[in-house]
Amino acid sequence: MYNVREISPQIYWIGGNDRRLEQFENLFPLTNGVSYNSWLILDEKTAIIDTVDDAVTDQYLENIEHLMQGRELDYLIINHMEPDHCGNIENLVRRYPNVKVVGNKKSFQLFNQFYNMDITDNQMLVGEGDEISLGKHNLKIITAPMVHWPEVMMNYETTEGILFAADAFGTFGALTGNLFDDEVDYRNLYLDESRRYYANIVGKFGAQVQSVFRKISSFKINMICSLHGPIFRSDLNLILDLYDKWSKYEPEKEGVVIFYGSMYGNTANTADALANKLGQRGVKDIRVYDVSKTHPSYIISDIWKYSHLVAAAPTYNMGLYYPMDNLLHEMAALGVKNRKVAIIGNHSWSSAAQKLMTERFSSMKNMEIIGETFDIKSRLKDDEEQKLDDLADVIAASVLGNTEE
Ligand SMILES: Cc1cc2nc3c(=O)[nH]c(=O)nc-3n(C[C@H](O)[C@H](O)[C@H](O)COP(=O)(O)O)c2cc1C
Repeated sequence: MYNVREISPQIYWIGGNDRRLEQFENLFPLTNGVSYNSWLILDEKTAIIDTVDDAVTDQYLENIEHLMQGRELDYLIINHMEPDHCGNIENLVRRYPNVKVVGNKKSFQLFNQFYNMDITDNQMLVGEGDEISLGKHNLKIITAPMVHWPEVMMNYETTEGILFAADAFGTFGALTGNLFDDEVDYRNLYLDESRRYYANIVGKFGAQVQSVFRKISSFKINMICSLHGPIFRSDLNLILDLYDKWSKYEPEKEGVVIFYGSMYGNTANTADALANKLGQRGVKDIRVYDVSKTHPSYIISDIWKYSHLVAAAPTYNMGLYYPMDNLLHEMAALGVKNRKVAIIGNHSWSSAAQKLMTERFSSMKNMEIIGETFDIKSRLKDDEEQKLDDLADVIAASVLGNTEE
């Protein structure tokens, strides 16, 4: 059965949902699937914007057949040459051998690396500002390198003011029949997953996102169509403002993310006691995570959201407890910056974790270490409570001071 929807006159969503995939990029857990969006424009000329993952091929081809009614496909525009969007280029070229496949030099280079089909005769090379006229609709090419691959492009549809934004503004979470932001409770159903998607997948490329913002600032945008998740047409500023913040590495909120590693529960106990003390000092948004339990992508997402961080972990084989080591490595790789951080180590005979965590945070940009970093000796005793009180005082003053400003 076909499954399509007209999103604007002559423009259709023709994508599919995958609720079986365990992990996006085989890396990020999906609790509610993901959608692969693709768009068909049926004007005097016909055009498809991006394809979909292999997982939804049957549905996809059925959707296209239903809408095309035997028409020829004139253009297949490839904004992103990642396999979850390119799984059907070969199928479409086979079905529509005269189709012009639209991309840039880098897109075709990547196509040739991933696939065996020779599409040289179909290639149509485009660059910044080029326009493709379909009749009533006109697509302007915006290059968006490294948001989040080098070949990425976006298209601005000039008649309706639609931005086809490749992966930008996307989210984990399959679609539910409510395709538009005003049809779903976006803030409750998608926003956290959208942040997790941004932080983990696009997060490293804040400067490149800012550069796209500069390019599109003069366009009147009425709708944003991402390759994953709902379409924005009513509260565009919600996602645009968040993307602006996220890509500048500015926290959305004052709050504290405490993430700890612990084998025997002693570091966990200290983290919980600190959280309790912060709560009693009036700090409102406190999140506590066990790095061995919660997937790093969720912790990274909250690190993007909040202003203050506390990392606590034991020494392990004269190094840093592995899950914390891994999390800090991911943070550095994603370019996390501009946060205030407190550090607590733990050791039983020879300390390394405290020093290593301090080094890791110091190597990230503008991470200010606040309070007195200290090292627990196996278990924090009641007569050492002052250390925790002092740290809680400093963190609470910093959070509440910023909140009051
Ligand atoms: C495999 C292993 C290696 C460890 N390596 C060190 C070490 O190099 N130096 C040290 O002082 N403690 C080491 N420890 C001990 C822990 O760091 C220490 O007991 C800590 O208090 C554990 O914190 P927790 O109670 O929160 O799990 C090691 C423990 C394990 C299980």
